[in-house]
Amino acid sequence: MAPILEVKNLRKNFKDFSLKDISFTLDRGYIMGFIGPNGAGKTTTIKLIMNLLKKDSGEVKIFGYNNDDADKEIEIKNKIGFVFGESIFYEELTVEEMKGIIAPFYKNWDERVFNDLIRDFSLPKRKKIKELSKGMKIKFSLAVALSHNAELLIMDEPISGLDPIVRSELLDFLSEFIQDENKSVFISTHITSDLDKIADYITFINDGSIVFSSPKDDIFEYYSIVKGPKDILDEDIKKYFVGIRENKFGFEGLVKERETAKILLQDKVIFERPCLEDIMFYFTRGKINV
Ligand SMILES: Nc1ncnc2c1ncn2[C@@H]1O[C@H](COP(=O)(O)OP(=O)(O)OP(=O)(O)O)[C@@H](O)[C@H]1O
Repeated sequence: MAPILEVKNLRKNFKDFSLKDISFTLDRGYIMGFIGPNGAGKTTTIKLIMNLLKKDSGEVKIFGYNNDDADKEIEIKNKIGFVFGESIFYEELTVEEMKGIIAPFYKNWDERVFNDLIRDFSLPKRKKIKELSKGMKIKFSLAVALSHNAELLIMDEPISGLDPIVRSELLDFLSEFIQDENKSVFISTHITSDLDKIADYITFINDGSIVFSSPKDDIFEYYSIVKGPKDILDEDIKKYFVGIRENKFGFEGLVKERETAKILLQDKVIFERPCLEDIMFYFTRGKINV
């Protein structure tokens, strides 16, 4: 079966920024976290996937179809639940009125699921969109995205405006969602600790290029935090590091090829499991000392 989402050599040039021929693949039944620092190109990528922005070159396939295939557009949109950080609704309409406009566009709209979600999220149906808080707007987007039996959820920064309880409920929901092995989630977020818990794959983008797109467990096997005394850091040793931070007592760094580094340094340093935040930090900020 074709991957649910396939991005190949995708390029977009802005005046001061380029998305540089990025590629990654998401199969059915998995959650892929999309991480990267501010301005790395996450929203641009998601807009290109959703065909909200015109690519310069490359290919995006969703459910095996080109995302700009006009004949397949309705079918593709029907099977995607899209949650965008910014509100994409008419601000002057109420929740109920907005739903009335959106629902007919979806072949599989499920009013019962929508009403259950609105109730669970405590959303006031008669309030105008512009009167909703940021978190409430995200919850409304989520309710819409989850009410038409979507197979692929594409979410741009859905988590950061949510309170901890709703955030945790959303994470549980996403884990449950992919129990149906036909479904997948592509989610960008700055809260990498949430992805530590739920993601199967991580795609890391930095300055418009993909650093890696791999199973999460492989990433934690491959990279390791190393702590030790500064005097062991010669040029040969430094080659194994993605980044190093020195302090009064010694150094801390991120190594790739953990097993090789272990053979090289085993008695002299401590190895610790990194989290995604560590990996992002050393790739984007910690390179200074290498
Ligand atoms: N329409 C546009 N015209 C020109 N430049 C743009 C446009 N949209 C985005 N950019 C630039 O592209 C770069 C990537 O932006 P993008 O929003 O994709 O990053 P991001 O990874 O989503 O960042 P954040 O985490 O801050 O949301 C930025 O430098 C941004 O200024």
